[in-house]
Amino acid sequence: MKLHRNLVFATIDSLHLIFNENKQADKVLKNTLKRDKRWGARDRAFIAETTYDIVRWKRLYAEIAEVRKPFDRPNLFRLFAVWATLNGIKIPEWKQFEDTPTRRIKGRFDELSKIRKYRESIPDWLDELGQKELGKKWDREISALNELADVVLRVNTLKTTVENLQNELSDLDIETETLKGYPNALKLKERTNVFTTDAFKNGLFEVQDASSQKVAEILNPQPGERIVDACAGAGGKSLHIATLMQNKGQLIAMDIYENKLNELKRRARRNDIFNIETRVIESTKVIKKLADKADKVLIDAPCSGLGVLRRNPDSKWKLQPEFLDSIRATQKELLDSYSRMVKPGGQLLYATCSILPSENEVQIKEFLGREAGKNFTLIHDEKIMPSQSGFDGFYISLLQKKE
Ligand SMILES: C[S@@+](CC[C@H](N)C(=O)[O-])C[C@H]1O[C@@H](n2cnc3c(N)ncnc32)[C@H](O)[C@@H]1O
Repeated sequence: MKLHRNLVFATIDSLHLIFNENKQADKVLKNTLKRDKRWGARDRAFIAETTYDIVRWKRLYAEIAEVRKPFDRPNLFRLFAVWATLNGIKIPEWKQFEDTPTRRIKGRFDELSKIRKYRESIPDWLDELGQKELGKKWDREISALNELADVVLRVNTLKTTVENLQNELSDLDIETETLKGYPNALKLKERTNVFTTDAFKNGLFEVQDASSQKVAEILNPQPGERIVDACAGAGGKSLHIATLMQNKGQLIAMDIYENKLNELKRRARRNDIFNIETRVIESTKVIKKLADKADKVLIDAPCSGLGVLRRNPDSKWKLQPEFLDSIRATQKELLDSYSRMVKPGGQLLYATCSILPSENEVQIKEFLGREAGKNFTLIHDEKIMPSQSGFDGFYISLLQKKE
């Protein structure tokens, strides 16, 4: 592979914004990729994939290159040189790459790969936490979380079928495969930008990981029910739930952020979904009004996001241990407060995209032992581990409220 100067420079600029200006990787790349209209799909893929790779392996590469903060431009080029060397790419004779110690890079890689926190490129505190919570399992989970995520679509069955969408995409040379156990999912055989297709613009599918698709499947929404999605965000799961309700009944989608719910409404229109009503949680009144009124309540709780590190590798560097403490407290509060909306005989589904027991089964066990949880029993729970499923890490637990 020959390295092109403007693509490498665009990658370095993106890394500067992510590492030094604390900007989110996906937003930075969205802007960078707009920079030059002449870039084709391969150029864009190079910038996006290389940037994500260097974000993912930041600690390992920095250790190999013996680079410390601040990540100024010479240092970013050193990280880039490590990436290129380890990927077997010839280093060009540019002044930025003068004296790249290719052999030393390979030697340091072999040496550092023996130590998990370097090999998996994670901060010390995260390595210690994973070990403490998951024991021996941590090794394979953190390794799976460093792999590149597949792109999975959820077919909008209100507008098409799995087979029809598969054919429509195939006509555009986008090949997909069905996934056993995920009735509405199609996995891309090769990574490509599907957002520019008419099929996407016409609402025939959403991009949604297979594990995330399990949440609505387990909730098993029925037409005519009243369901509350209490942490709906931009509506990944709301759209799926409303689709399974076949637009019949009422889905109340809530969040504390209005802008996320506005995005949800936009997506619902694209999907031809009409039974979602959004409510911003401005005070506890919004919840109290619905006490004992919902057939089903979904708490897709804010969490560490450790199960989706493959998609958001920069959260390795942005997550802080103090945030984890506060998010666990929020999860506890949400369980106690939002469970009140479930009517007698109704169901509560608690989900996270974390693999840490302290955010998952421990939260549920403690909830069931508290006053707020005394009328609930656990009827099903799934810990979806990335190493086994090949998809995002998730926890899903379904609780039944007494009649
Ligand atoms: C895991 S995300 C939800 C993702 C969304 N359900 C989806 O499938 O696209 C958690 C959401 O909880 C919201 N949130 C945070 N604190 C909340 C609270 N106290 N009450 C309700 N929602 C909250 C966040 O804004 C975020 O959108």
